This record gives sequence, structure tokens and C-alpha cells, in this order.
Amino acid sequence: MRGVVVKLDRGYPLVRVADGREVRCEHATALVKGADVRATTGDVVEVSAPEGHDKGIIEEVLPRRRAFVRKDPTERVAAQVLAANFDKVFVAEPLVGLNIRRLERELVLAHESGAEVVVLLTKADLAESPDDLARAKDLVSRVAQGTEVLVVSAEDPTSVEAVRERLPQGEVAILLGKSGVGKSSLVNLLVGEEVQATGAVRKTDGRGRHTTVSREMVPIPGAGCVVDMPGVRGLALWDADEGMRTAFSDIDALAAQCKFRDCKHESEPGCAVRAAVEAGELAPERLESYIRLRDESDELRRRNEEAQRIKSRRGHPRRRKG
Ligand SMILES: Nc1nc2c(ncn2[C@@H]2O[C@H](COP(=O)(O)OP(=O)(O)OP(=O)(O)O)[C@@H](O)[C@H]2O)c(=O)[nH]1
Ligand SMILES: [Zn+2]
Repeated sequence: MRGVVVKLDRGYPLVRVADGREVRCEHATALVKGADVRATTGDVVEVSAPEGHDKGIIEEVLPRRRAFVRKDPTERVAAQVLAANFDKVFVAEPLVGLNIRRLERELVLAHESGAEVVVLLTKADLAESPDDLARAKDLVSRVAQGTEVLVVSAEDPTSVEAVRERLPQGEVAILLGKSGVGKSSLVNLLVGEEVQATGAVRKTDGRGRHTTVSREMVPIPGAGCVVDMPGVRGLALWDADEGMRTAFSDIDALAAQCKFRDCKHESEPGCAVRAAVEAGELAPERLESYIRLRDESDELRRRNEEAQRIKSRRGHPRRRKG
């Protein structure tokens, strides 16, 4: 049977199979043992249902056309795929507590997936004045580098409709953003009922910091599906070259004018990026942020290559003698 992973929580992946049934499934030992393949939300999987077994077995995870990948926070060098086969990424950033450095990182990860990205400036009703809102939108638009920015408020149904319009039927969007930016509230408004517990609910039940603990495909009436992405507190970069180029297209364009092709924009002569900072055309914090993210991704690549070398040596013990 062919199916799609529609929910991932602390238990077994929930797979919706062709006839519409939803089945809890475990991974076939062969999948986990060798390459350590784990199905994630959005994955298309091949499932078997052995006689007398209460769960289905995921026999195969089909190749992903798209993936949202971060560095596994529990491992020194390992990627973790948080969602697969989506069409869009909504990046939610709140108007109050706006954090440009976090937004930059989220944009790199979002663009790296290759999906279309839309930034949601949430909790817009908390703006002190129309000017305050315009300033925030301006700042976010500059950082977003041409990526669309929507102003969203739970108090303004029109703004919620604008989000729905960006998610046509048949498409899947993942929703990124720090805990508390209003992701669950937005999902509930899109659905039209309380399908996800929100921060306000959480206060009374006294549970942990994150309200949402699962990654679930939630169907939106008259639109596609949305996956609220919890636990992305530590969004460490994995492969980020493409994402960096898109999220920092301003710096990428300037870098083409640097004297050295491999300029690091640190202390090299003839650096067009630093020249732009000195001329007041590029914010120094933006360059700092770029360098920090680039170094993080370079360091990870170095570690990954090292791990691959060790692995291939272990796999071919005879080579060592040569
Ligand atoms: N003023 C205002 N408050 C909002 C808005 N959207 C959400 N909130 C409030 O912000 C708090 C957090 O909202 P949630 O929707 O739970 O945030 P979340 O991003 O889903 O958080 P996690 O589920 O923990 O990842 C709640 O108290 C909401 O009522 C908004 O547009 N305006
Ligand atoms: Zn340079």
C-alpha cells in the first residue's frame, strides 16, 4: 500500500493510505538498520500490513522531491529532516519581539528547501501605531530580499484570508517560527475551529514551553494543508549554500565585485562587500550575521567530510594497508 505520513509525534508515524484510512506504522528493521532512514511528515511511503500485527510496517520511503533539513541537535554531524514534499514555507515572525537575526536564519533554511517562501509578520495588532507597523514591515521586507511579506493578525480576518489565498488546494505549506509567534492561533483561524492548543490554553494546563509537540498535516477548508513546525527552537544549519545565496542575495551580488573570487569579506583588499558597509549601503550587522551563518555552515561541512572519510575507511578496511 502507498501512503503519506500525515502526523509525527512522540509515538509511531501516522500514515494515510490510499483508501483514506489512517494507520499507525513502525519502520521496517531493514530501513532503520542500514542507512537509518526515518519517515517524516509529508513522506510518501510504501506500507505493508502483516497478518495479526496491530501496526503497519513502513517498508520504503520514496525519494523526496523536497525536504526541510536542519542539523540534528542531538548529534555532532547528522542531518534531521523535519518535513518532506511541501510546496511552500511560511516563516512567521512577530511584530513585537521581532528578531532579525532569527529571521535571517529561518530564511536561509526555508530557501534552502527550494520551496516558495512567504514571510508572515504576525501579531500586527500589537503595533503601537500605523507608523510602528509600517516601520516593522519595512525592516522585514528589506531582510526578506524580495520574498513576499504578509502582515497578519488574529484580530483581522482579512489578513488570515490572505494567508489562505497563498495556499491553493492540493498544496502543502510548512509553518516555521519560534514558539509563541501565533502559529497555532493562525492554524485554528484558517481551519475555523480549535484544532491546535494555543499559548492561552497552555497557561491553564501548565504544560511545557511548547504547546505543539507534533508535526501534523492539517487540512484547511477550501485550501491546502499546513504543517505547524514545533520545536524548531534550535534551527542549526545543515547544507546551506543555496539558502545563503538566496537569503543574502544582496551580499551575493556584491561579492561578485570583490577582487578575490574566494573573498571572505573579512580583511581582504578590494572587498566590495566591506566597501558597501563603509559606504553605508549595507548594514554592518547584516554582514556579521552573514559571516556567522556562513562559518556555521562551513564548520558543519568540514565535520561532515571528516565523518564521511572515517566512515569510508571503516567500510573498506583493506585500503588502510595500501
Ligand atoms: N495580540 C495578538 N496575540 C496573538 C495573535 N496570535 C496569537 N496570539 C497570542 O499569542 C500567544 C501564542 O500563540 P500560539 O498560537 O500558541 O503560538 P505558537 O506560535 O503556536 O506557539 P507554539 O505552539 O508554542 O509553537 C497566545 O496567547 C495567543 O492568543 C495575534 O495576532 N495578536
Ligand atoms: Zn569580499
